[in-house]
Amino acid sequence: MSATKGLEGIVATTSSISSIVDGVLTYRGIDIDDLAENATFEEVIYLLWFGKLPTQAELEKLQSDLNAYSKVPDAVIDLIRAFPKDVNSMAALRTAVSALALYDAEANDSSSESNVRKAIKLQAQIPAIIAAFARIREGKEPVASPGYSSVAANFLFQLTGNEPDKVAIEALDKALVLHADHELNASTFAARVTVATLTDIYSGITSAIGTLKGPLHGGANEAVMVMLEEIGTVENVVPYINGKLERKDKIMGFGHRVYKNGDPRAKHLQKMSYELGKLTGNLKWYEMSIKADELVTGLKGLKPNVDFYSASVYTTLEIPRDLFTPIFAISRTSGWAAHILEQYENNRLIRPRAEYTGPVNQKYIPIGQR
Ligand SMILES: CC(=O)SCCNC(=O)CCNC(=O)[C@H](O)C(C)(C)COP(=O)(O)OP(=O)(O)OC[C@H]1O[C@@H](n2cnc3c(N)ncnc32)[C@H](O)[C@@H]1OP(=O)(O)O
Ligand SMILES: O=C([O-])CC(=O)C(=O)O
Repeated sequence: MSATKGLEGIVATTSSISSIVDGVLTYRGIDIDDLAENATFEEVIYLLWFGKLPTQAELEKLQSDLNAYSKVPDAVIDLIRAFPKDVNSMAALRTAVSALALYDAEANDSSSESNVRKAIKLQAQIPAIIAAFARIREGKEPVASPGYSSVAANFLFQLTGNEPDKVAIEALDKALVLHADHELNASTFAARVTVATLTDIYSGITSAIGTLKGPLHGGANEAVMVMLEEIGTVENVVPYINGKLERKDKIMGFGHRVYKNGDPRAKHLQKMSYELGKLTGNLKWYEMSIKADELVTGLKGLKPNVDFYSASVYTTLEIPRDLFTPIFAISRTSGWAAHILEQYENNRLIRPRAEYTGPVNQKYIPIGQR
């Protein structure tokens, strides 16, 4: 019995939700390039959960259900009010989402209708929680969902309290499409392992949020922005990156366990970063990113992943840096929920083995003799 570090290359389950084959990412067989250009996030949610693109009526029903379930229980808002103001935003989200289960009478109902309904509740309430958290820590009151037909538009309204502009809605919507699902990434695997014990969906999503938080996974988008802020100017990109590579530090937003020739989502975010920068008259973050990309790709052969250009996109949209990973969670909730529903449908406890490397043939030593 020998272990594979990080389970690299191990096929741990079957799934019909998303696939990565020869560097091509598909959701239910549809190329991500096609979806990025043409689909809305709500269509993608439907596609991931129900296995097909929705008809107009099915889409409208999902949009209306999302709006109907978007109110976060007052007790959870009060809990958020009690958080320290400088708390980590992903820790806040993880705690608030865990608390949602306490106020949902059907939290432990294991029927598939109830699980789909809870997926809708989570998809609707996670953005509302993030917006409420961001406002409360600034001394502002949470804003109720305006009930638009778009998760992106509702979130931007709830975050700022203002009517979001069309460009911002479209950009965020596309980012949500691009981040929605990604085969057996670490947080999705965590969600599947969790619910494979037949625990509830809130436990699965809470596990996933805690897993996404890490800087080797979803937390990298915030870490990319920290790096860009440290770099500060286009001129400083070369010395900064060279210094990091000499010290063998990781460059956040580069590299991937599965993609070795580039992440197909990155080019869409790169394009958005340029277009938004041009539109707002601030291309600084884009130009620094492009320079870093050329350098890291040239020197190390490492390509940017989904987290790299999303940092400059969100910054140009004036979204606070520590909300980047929570926004990733808004999107990935759709994928997590799809995998959780799939796991419940064809469940077996997930329990691999470990290759033991510790001492053998030891004896218990009474405490007084140690
Ligand atoms: C949504 C997402 O989760 S996308 C990933 C987000 N994470 C990041 O951007 C963090 C930076 N990237 C990384 O840490 C890695 O590339 C990961 C975690 C994404 C993939 O990791 P793994 O598949 O385990 O690759 P691993 O860490 O073993 O790297 C292989 C080699 O490439 C190097 N490498 C990989 N990524 C980077 C990087 N970003 N910067 C510098 N070197 C890197 C490693 O140091 C290692 O070199 P070595 O063989 O000389 O020791
Ligand atoms: O698949 C992975 O390992 C990480 C990733 O890109 C994602 O979760 O989107």
